[in-house]
Amino acid sequence: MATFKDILGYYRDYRWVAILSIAASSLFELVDLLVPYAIGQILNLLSDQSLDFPVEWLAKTIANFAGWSVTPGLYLGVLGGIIFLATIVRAPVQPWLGVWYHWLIALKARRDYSYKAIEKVLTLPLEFYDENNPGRIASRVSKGVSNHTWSYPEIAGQLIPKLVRVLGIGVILWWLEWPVSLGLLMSFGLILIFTLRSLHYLIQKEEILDSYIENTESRTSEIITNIKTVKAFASEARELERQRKRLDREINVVINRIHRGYVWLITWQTTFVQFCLFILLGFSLAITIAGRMSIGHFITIYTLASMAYAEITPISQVAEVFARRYASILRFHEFMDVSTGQDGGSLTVTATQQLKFTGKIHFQNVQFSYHDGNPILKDINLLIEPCQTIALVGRSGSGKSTLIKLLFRYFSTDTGRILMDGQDIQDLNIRAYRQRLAIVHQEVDVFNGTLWDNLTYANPQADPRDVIRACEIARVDEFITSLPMGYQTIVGERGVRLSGGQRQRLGIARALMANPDVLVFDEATSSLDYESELEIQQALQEITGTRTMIIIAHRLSTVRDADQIVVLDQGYIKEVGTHEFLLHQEGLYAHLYSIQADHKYRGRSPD
Ligand SMILES: Nc1ncnc2c1ncn2[C@@H]1O[C@H](COP(=O)(O)OP(=O)(O)OP(=O)(O)O)[C@@H](O)[C@H]1O
Repeated sequence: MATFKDILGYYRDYRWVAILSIAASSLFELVDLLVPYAIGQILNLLSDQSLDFPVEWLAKTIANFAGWSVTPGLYLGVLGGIIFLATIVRAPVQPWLGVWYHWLIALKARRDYSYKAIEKVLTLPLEFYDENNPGRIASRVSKGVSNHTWSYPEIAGQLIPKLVRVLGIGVILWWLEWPVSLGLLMSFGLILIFTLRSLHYLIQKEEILDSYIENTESRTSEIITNIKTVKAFASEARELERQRKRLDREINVVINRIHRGYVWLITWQTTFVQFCLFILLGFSLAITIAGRMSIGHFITIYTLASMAYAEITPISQVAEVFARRYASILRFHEFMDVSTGQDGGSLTVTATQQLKFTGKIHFQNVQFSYHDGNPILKDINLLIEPCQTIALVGRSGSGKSTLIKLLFRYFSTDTGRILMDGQDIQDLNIRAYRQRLAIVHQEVDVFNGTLWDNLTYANPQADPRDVIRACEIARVDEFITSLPMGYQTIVGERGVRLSGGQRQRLGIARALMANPDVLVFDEATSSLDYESELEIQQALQEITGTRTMIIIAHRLSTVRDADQIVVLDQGYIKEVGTHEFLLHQEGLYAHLYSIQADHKYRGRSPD
């Protein structure tokens, strides 16, 4: 659970500059108070009333030092000088010691944390992405960072200095007429308690609103991602209605709880402030008329008290805006606090270690569950010899992809271990280890950029001849060269659309480019027509036996030639052997194969 401490921690690297710039801004707020004080003393001078000791002392010290005599003109000069210093001299200095540093800190911290957030996005375990959609994550990060950025200058440059100013006014008033100061401070205390209580309530409502907004935005992003499905099922109206309900729920909280709450707060504050000022005016007027206070002090006290009360609105506005942002800022820190787990080590740019494997993989007594108490893989013992081709088959949900996720160290085993060339993969440098593996998924991700960029994703410095060779093996070279821009064709978000089969061939070529020791095909040829699939299989014969290959396949006809076929069922390895051996066993494999052959015989797809 994130706390206010995390928010402070956001600026930790700049704490000394922050302390100094906040102190400078606060000092300027105090310097400002010299003006009404000096004007009050000028009034006393003009109406022949006595001046305060500090003014007398200052004028006499200057007179002694310069060898002048103390005259009303000197007093006027001293007071004018104070006003000159507090206004004209201060004006050009204040922005550079205040605004400059407040924004500098906010902007630098934004850069730091945007970087850290990207780091987080890259290192979070896959599990996190199974549970949170991209829209939710992106909105959490961008809102959190931008709210931090806007809040800092407001708090450092306004809220804190203005609170210091109010305290300064309290001190001056105490010195001039302590009962007025006491009244002022008590009324401020009352306003503060009431405001904090209201804000506490409003923050809770803001948190609810924030989660509502996040849900709406996340659904909108899902609609965009899954727009084809939405349209195919003609669900536009239903989606719109669902989002309308969500937006209504948000506006209900915003208007009836939050907005109304803030307006009530402002109403109460302004009425109370005007009431206090009126009482103060009556009180100070009474003691001035009674001759217990000079006109100059009367003016100073009333002006200072008005200045203090005038700060209530900006102070509560800043506090209010911060309260509105508080929930989303905390949610950002909760995101930043999510544990990165095993993935964390893969961010070093220069490889600290280069690995090379023969591709011997040994799963030893592996058990794994995504959630406690529900093992997905049980008692997995499997030895894959270097450069063997292994097929993982079995019913949907039997755990084939999960086994591969463990091999890639996306998750750690609950018990047992996985050895690569005899070394426990948990002990290997994650980046160096993963660089020796490659996978082609059923859905191939294409980045916005040229085909060349996509092909050399794993190795941007690749030899062009290797790229072309990989494309030939994956049977994607003809398609690429037929494009007007060839390998420089832009694909992805703003480029040429690729068909499912073309994407898969591109994915295969990209994986080959990584020149891995272990190559995994996760349903990689399932989008291809039979002819293309056969062509790729024949082409892959070229690399068969040069590295370990693991093929997850539903079409059993595609893995007949594998050195070992591993049949998974409900998380257990049910059978292992060659195609012929397993057919003779007449077990699950033979059963699945006969079903598919039967479908084929009837002229249907053997999937
Ligand atoms: N991230 C996850 N969190 C929780 N359970 C999961 C997760 N991913 C998969 N599972 C569950 O683990 C089981 C095995 O899934 P897995 O994807 O490994 O099966 P599979 O054999 O590859 O299936 P298919 O052939 O349909 O792709 C399934 O019951 C699935 O619901």
